[in-house]
Amino acid sequence: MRLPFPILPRLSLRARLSAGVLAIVFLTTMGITAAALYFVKRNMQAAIASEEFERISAIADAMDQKFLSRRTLLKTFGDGVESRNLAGAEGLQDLLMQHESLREAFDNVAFTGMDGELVANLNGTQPIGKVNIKDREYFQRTVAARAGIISKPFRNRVSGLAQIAMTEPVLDRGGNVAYVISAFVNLKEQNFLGELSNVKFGKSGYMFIANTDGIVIDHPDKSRLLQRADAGGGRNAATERAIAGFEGTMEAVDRAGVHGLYAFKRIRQTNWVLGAMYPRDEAFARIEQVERYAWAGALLLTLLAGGLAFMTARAQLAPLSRLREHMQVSRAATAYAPMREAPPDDEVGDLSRTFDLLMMERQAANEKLAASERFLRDVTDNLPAVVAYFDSDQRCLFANKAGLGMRGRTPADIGRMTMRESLPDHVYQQLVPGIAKVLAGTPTRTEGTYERNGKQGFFECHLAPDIRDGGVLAGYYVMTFDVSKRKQAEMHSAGSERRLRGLTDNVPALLAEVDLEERVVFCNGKYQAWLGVSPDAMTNRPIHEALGEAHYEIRKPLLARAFAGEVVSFEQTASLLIGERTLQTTYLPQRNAEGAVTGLYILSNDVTELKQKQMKLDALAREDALTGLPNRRSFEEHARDAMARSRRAGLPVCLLFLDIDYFKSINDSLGHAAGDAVLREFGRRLKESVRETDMAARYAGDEFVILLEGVTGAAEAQVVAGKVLAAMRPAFHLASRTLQATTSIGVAISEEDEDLSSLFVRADTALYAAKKEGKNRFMMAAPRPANPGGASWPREKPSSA
Ligand SMILES: Nc1nc2c(ncn2[C@@H]2O[C@H](COP(=O)(O)OP(=O)(O)OP(=O)(O)O)[C@@H](O)[C@H]2O)c(=O)[nH]1
Repeated sequence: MRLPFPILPRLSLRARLSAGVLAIVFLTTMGITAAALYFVKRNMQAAIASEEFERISAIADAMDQKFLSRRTLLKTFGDGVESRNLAGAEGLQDLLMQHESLREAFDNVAFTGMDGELVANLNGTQPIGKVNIKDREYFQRTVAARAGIISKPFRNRVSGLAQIAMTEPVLDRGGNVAYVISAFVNLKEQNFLGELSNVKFGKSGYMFIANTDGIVIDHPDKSRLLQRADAGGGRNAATERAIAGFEGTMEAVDRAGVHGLYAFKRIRQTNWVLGAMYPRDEAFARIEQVERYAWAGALLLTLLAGGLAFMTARAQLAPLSRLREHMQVSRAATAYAPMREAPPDDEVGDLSRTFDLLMMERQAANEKLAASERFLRDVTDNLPAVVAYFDSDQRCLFANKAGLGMRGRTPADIGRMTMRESLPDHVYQQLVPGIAKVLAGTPTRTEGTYERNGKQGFFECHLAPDIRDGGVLAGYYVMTFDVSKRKQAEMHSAGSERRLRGLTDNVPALLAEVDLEERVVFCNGKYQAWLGVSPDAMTNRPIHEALGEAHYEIRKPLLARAFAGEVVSFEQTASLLIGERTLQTTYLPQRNAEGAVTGLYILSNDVTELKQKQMKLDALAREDALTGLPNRRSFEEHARDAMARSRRAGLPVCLLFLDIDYFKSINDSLGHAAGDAVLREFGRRLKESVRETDMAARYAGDEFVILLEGVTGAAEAQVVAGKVLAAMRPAFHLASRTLQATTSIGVAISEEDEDLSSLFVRADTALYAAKKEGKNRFMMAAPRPANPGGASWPREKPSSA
């Protein structure tokens, strides 16, 4: 428990326990004393108040008795006057003088007639005829009630003294009031109210009387007599309550500011309020004394208890102190020895035994730790790396041989040297950012350089935070490798790659290497130029990621074949950054020494120009150079396809075989160039004579062919043949002259299952027939003979010429 006073933790346990017990005793004693005093004070105050009330009640009763006895005396006297039946005032004076007892009881007794005039006076006749009390309230009330009363206090008109009057009417025989006897009592008369001043409440307490009109009848302060109780602005709550009817005791403050215990009791005969004021200090002086004694006693008790607690704590904690000393000795000792003295059979003994057990366990753990540290050291000393551990204050708690050797340190420096002191300064500076990070809890890896014997080397340093329970960083582990060889190899490899890239970037082809995971190991700069993907972005990424899923999906089966060991080549036309290009791509499996495929080389050549040249050559190979018409090869390919199509459609094809008449003589007479010109014009007219879908071609020399596809019958073929003959009729205008040229045509319509060769034979035969018939005509070929034989196609050049 943490005590609220900062000084207490610095005190010994003994002192703290004593202080604790002392505090508890102090608080308990004070609490009990305070509670006890509270009840004692309340009871004593109640007893004092009760005593005050009883005293004042007794005084009130005594005064009641005084009033009663005087009233009885006056009544008896009055009754005596009535029984004498005195007719005149003379006898009254004598009667008064005869009653000595009246003088003892009252200050004066007087008879007044109904006119209020004084007729007899106990204190002498001198005032007779001089005093009239008709206006006095007590006179009027007595006459009206025809009964005796006690008056309100008033000042005597003669003596000026404060008085009250007690009256008794004297009735005549008719029952009417004849005289009023007034017996006066001086309020300060010694044996009446005056004796109140002898009654004391404490040293300065006093008594007072007021009537229900609030007029002060008696008070030690004479100036207040017959004044109102609240005259002069002074108010007293207790008196006001008593005037209103309260009887009992209460505390209040008088007009002088004195706190007092007030007691009130009514005097029954007059209904006056008899009050006593007992200054509080005096009334409760005894209580305060009791209180002082009680507190002093409590304090003494606390001190005694504290001293006792200290002695007890000291005695009880002595074994604990011995245990503490034993613990301190044991801590410094290399091997633990249990306490010589047998521990007591209590909690301290339990503590001592537990400490023994803990120390034994610690010793065992230390031995185990030392063994594992030896093992760790053996292992790490043989590692080609620096292995170390630093605590959060950067103090080295472990370092292997390589670590210590960096600055010629020894195992004795462990626990003392810091990270900075364990490293060459230039190495430490490179690790500063990493250390800041690891101290913030983030593992880091730093590469850097070092210098040894004037040579530069490379290191790779891993810093790992040691974060314990609750996320507290206890320190960090350091593992540093010399990576000079790897770095040099990497630099060499980077140089090779640079050279390779320099070469391959200038090859007009895409060059790449992928591993078995289809990851791009290398690619040249043409990927950037042609596809817009940089080698950096492609390297180390799978093909599908580097070039996109769509690109990959098409090549997936081809790649699979290449990875299976096949050299795969394919062509593809694609829209590249350099335009629409045809690429010929080859997947060349890469093999290791055992012949297993370890990856692929990918080579994509731009064969667009080559392709275009090939296509041109191809077109040229199919075209007759002189007329621009398809040549024989092209025609035969087309005719075969057309026949196959027609066969599927169930329709025939028609072959027109043409030969220019007398062409040899044109050549011979006009020259070969003229012959060529005729051939060109002939070819042009021939092309114009047929539909787009029909094919006209130069077959050989002056021989031409037309293939009509999907003909309905011979009539349609004849119309075409006629059109051709008609087309040749206009003269042929040559450079030097104009001439006429005609042609002969053999027309053959294919029959079911007939091949091209057979169709040619029949058309050729028909042509031959047309020539024979006189030329410039066409002849329909004869149907296929039932047993074809003999003639075949291509024929030997017929000797038709
Ligand atoms: N100018 C020119 N002549 C050619 C060409 N090719 C072939 N010839 C000649 O064409 C002639 C063909 O003659 P033929 O068809 O045998 O004889 P012809 O005079 O036409 O006889 P008929 O066909 O019976 O009317 C030969 O003299 C060939 O040398 C060519 O490309 N240019």
